[in-house]
Amino acid sequence: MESICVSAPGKLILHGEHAVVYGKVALAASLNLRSFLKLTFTSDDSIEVFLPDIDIHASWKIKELQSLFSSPHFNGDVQSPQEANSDCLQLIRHFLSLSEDTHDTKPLALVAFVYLLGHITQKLSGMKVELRSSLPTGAGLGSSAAFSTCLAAGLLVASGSIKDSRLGWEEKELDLINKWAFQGEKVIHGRPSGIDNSVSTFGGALCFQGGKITPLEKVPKLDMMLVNTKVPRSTKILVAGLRERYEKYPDIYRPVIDSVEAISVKCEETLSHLNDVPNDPAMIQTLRDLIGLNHHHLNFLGVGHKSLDEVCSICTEHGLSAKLTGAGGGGCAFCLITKDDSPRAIASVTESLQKCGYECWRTTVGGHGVKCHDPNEVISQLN
Ligand SMILES: Nc1ncnc2c1ncn2[C@@H]1O[C@H](COP(=O)(O)OP(=O)(O)O)[C@@H](O)[C@H]1O
Ligand SMILES: C[C@@](O)(CCOP(=O)(O)O)CC(=O)O
Ligand SMILES: [Mg+2]
Repeated sequence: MESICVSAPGKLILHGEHAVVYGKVALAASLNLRSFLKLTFTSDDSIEVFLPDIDIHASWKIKELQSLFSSPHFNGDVQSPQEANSDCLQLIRHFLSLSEDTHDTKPLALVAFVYLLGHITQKLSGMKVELRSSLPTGAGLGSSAAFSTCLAAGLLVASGSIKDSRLGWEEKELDLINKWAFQGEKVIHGRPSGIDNSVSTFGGALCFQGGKITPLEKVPKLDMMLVNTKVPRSTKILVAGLRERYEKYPDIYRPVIDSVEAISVKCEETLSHLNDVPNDPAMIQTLRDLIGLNHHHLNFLGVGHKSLDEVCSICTEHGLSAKLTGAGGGGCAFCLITKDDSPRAIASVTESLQKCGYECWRTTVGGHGVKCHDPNEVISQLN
């Protein structure tokens, strides 16, 4: 059977999470943790989706899907993605027998799948779609965007809208993947900024504001420790909660959101300087200060968690700086590691964090965006 394989990375937001939803500047880079999708055409009269990371296995008859997709909500041009509209999402929820008011965002992965399938695929045929990830799900590292980016790319290739290109896609094709991935993120998040799907699609390090993506050319190699508190949370709920507080007290929240943006801008300048003058101690101190300040701001915005504060205090006690990353409320923090940090301090921090039950791993940022693979190569990643 013919297969299509794609992968897409997660991301690390350095600064600007949440503020970016309000049109402010944010800085992010891709991670070396990826999601892998394998789509196999079958001769069956059904479409099967297997999402083992979230314990979902679903299958529908092609006839049932054809009847759903005959609704005018699915009309439109694959080359110009339409907004994920609420009536269409309602129809899909009904088709999947999902209740309206659920705090469990896992099933939204299926809503996103059906949404993208109905809009991207012109002619349905039997297929099995399987997605696995090395990213923790719902932990602030952009697993939802990696999922949406893989789906968008896989379905666009399957429908013949873009080519199966193991040598890399052209800018125009990446743009189309990114636009559909953004719609997938909308289904999962409600009101995403678009930063996560942009990093997952284009890779590298970028500055993002109001949909505009500017690759960061001058970034020194950043060594990070990621810390997963393993406290579950949902981006959709955290983003919606802040929106409610912001709308109630705009004059109180706006200055803090503006200050988060000032931190992103200062960080970009500092990174550029460090690229020219590596390890400049004053600039390294600025990076540390910005991390501490932003973590406090995110707490003010109500997206912190005591586990994340504990991570930051442990790092600070050892002279390191950490902040939450992504939507917060649990999930991950990152700790900046510099040349001046002694291996002993790093080992001691790691041990203290692990004693609290947190998972730690070292990483660098800025790898490849969405990619098409040889199916045999990916089969080994999936098993
Ligand atoms: N590996 C995966 N398989 C299926 N769905 C996934 C996967 N990773 C993420 N998702 C979808 O994304 C949701 C988590 O998204 P979100 O709350 O934004 O967290 P994150 O910070 O990881 O992006 C999950 O509930 C699920 O709907
Ligand atoms: C909080 C936010 O800035 C980032 C969310 O990232 P994640 O889903 O927690 O990985 C939301 C967004 O930008 O859409
Ligand atoms: Mg997400």
